[in-house]
Amino acid sequence: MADFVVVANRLPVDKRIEPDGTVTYKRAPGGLVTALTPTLATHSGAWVGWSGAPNSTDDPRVDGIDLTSVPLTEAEIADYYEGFANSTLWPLYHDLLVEPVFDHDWWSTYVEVNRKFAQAAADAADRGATVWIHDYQLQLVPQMLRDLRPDLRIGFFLHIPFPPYELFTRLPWREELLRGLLGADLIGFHLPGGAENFLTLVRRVLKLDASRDPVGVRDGLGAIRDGGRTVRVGSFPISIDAANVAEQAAATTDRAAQIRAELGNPSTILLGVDRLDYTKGIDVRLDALDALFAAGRLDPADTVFVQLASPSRENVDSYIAVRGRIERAVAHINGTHGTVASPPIRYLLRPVARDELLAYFRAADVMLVTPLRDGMNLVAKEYAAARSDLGGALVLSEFTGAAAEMDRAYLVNPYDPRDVQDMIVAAATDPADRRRERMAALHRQVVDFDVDLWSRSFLQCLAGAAAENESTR
Ligand SMILES: Nc1nc2c(ncn2[C@@H]2O[C@H](COP(=O)(O)OP(=O)(O)O)[C@@H](O)[C@H]2O)c(=O)[nH]1
Ligand SMILES: O=P(O)(O)OC[C@H]1O[C@H](O[C@H]2O[C@H](CO)[C@@H](O)[C@H](O)[C@H]2O)[C@H](O)[C@@H](O)[C@@H]1O
Repeated sequence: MADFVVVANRLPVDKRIEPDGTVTYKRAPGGLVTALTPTLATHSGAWVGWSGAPNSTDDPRVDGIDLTSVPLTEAEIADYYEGFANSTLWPLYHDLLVEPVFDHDWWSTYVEVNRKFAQAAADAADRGATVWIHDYQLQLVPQMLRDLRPDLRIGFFLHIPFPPYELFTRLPWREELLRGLLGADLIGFHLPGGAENFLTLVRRVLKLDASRDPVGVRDGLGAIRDGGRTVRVGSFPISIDAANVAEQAAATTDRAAQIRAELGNPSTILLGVDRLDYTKGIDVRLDALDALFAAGRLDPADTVFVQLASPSRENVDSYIAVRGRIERAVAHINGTHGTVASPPIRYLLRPVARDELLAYFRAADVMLVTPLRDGMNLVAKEYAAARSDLGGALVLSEFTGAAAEMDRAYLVNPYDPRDVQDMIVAAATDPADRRRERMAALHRQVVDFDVDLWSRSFLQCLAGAAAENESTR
């Protein structure tokens, strides 16, 4: 039994089957696992999640963490993960960038799968344990778990944007989702705006008494009175292990120089690193580059844009469609502005190793992060952390959570093509001292506000909120 339990859609491990049939598990790189490993290691920690494959029941112990698999059938993966989570909630919470699908069968499966996660968490948690539930896939788990185990301290964190009343209320199951979340003692969002949207919804849809004061960052929590309990609501912008990224990136100098050489030592290397998702605005930056090459503002013979794209949610129609759009744009730009020997766009459709990614960060003169909407965007923070040499420049969409903290980036409105083009040119051509001064501020920001602060501040507020509820039980 564990006294600290993380519940997330995915388990933080990669499973490998060696040629001789031996099975090994390695901790998967990722923000959440990095953030929580110290807490999991100092407690008797457990992690409840899905392996990413159908019907997996492996429960390995990796780096001192007990992993509990929630097995999902192929039908559940289709209806819960690809369906309700990623074809209903994901587009609804990301500004309706594609039309969300409202399907009652998907909803039933979402309820059943959330119940499985809640039961697995209830089985893993010791008496009075702290349970931290993550993200939009599991919004019903807090209340389901409270019904099963009223003794637990329950926190919930949403990693994606939380929409305003006008969008959220399209959901036929709006009351059920709000009620599900209210099972937590503390509900965390990246930005104060998400927390305030939630308070408004609870007030207007559920007619509960919810505070109206602005929510602060890691401070000034909102409050909802629900029966005898108070549910606290706050803003906790996630971050990265910046010191570690800086140290590992500094060790890639040789490989970074080699990458520049492999690309033909152009004057300007631009870089994009994303899951292949329509929210990430990969087409926004491709359209801007096409226009800049056409207008002669960037020289396609002396500029290379590298787009590293990781395949994501590949069975979902809107992901199949965005891949087609991006690949057509890459072919169009190379066909129109490149030569056979030196195409200006280099596009890779698979993840690269962590060290290689850090070397690309160090090689890139300009990092392009242009989402149409993004909860946070850790890539922007990793790039700033990797540039302890104060080289490079970050073009960052105002529609990311990261933009709220990284205001010394070259901020762009991704809906304004001219703004994106102008900012790319500015980031590539501003005097070196101005670029350096901006990067110094960004680097300091990510080092000062790291992922440890994120998890510590959330868990401290959770302990306070839960203690308050325990004292009135
Ligand atoms: N090793 C590796 N990590 C990647 C690659 N592409 C993206 N990532 C990581 O995946 C994470 C993406 O997080 P974020 O930008 O917040 O966007 P998200 O995909 O919506 O969670 C970051 O930690 C990236 O470094 C890749 O090709 N290789
Ligand atoms: O598990 P997948 O379906 O493969 O998707 C990967 C993760 O994508 C989302 O990431 C979000 O969380 C990041 C960290 O807080 C944040 O920086 C980013 O803006 C979000 O998009 C998703 O929320 C996770 O649950 C997924 O595991």
